[in-house]
Amino acid sequence: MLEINGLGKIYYGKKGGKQALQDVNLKLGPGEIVGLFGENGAGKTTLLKCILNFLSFQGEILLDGRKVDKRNIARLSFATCEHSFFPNLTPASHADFYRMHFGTFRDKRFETLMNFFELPMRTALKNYSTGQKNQFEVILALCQGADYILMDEPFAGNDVFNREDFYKVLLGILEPEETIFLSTHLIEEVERFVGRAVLLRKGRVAGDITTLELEEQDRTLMDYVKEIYGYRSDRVNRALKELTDEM
Ligand SMILES: Nc1ncnc2c1ncn2[C@@H]1O[C@H](COP(=O)(O)OP(=O)(O)OP(=O)(O)O)[C@@H](O)[C@H]1O
Repeated sequence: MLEINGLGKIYYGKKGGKQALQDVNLKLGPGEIVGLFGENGAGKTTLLKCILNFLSFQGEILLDGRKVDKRNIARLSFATCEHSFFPNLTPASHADFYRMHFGTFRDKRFETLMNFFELPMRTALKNYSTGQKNQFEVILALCQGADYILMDEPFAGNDVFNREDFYKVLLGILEPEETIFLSTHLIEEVERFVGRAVLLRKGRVAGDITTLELEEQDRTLMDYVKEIYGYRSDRVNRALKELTDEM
């Protein structure tokens, strides 16, 4: 169980502090596939980086009752659109490196996913296309052998078929105890993939619902998101009208 209690994060700069997260309370259990949604700047990346202990924060984050530190950090993995692999190394070298550092490295899964996405094993990552780099980033996070796999907009730059394949493959390969926490703006696309949606707004949890609850209420995830954010579909038309009236 990943438990987040009273999490707050302030970024300090020359112009003062920016409250990026405030009183965030969440529990993610084993085997959950959770989507993390929110507008630009809502605090999604900051939340994931706090969980990974990459950033200092207020409050408490516990993994099965223990703070995240070097003793248990291997139970968490991270796929980020900023990429965390070594660009000069090949996938084969990454596999060697991961095997050496993570006793839980999933060799078979690595080989299967590399083959499925037809990624060359002996080409330096810097020579991969952006989409291939994203695929590899996600593959590494999935193969580290972590129980909690965090993903931050991992498919930015991948084509839609490729993303669809990834969701299907993911659902097919995940073990029951593996948990996914996926930050993305692709709300409609991941609706069938996630079992629960957490919505952030201005650094706070604004919504938390399972897809089963949504089904029971006969609502789509997009309906829920629009409702939570008070989205006004007439906003664009009104703005355009104001602009054209001015002319
Ligand atoms: N290193 C930083 N220094 C100062 N402020 C930051 C820093 N990183 C993020 N912020 C601010 O913290 C807030 C949350 O940012 P964060 O990147 O977590 O949002 P996000 O939900 O991931 O956004 P996006 O969807 O645009 O990626 C924003 O207001 C952002 O400007």
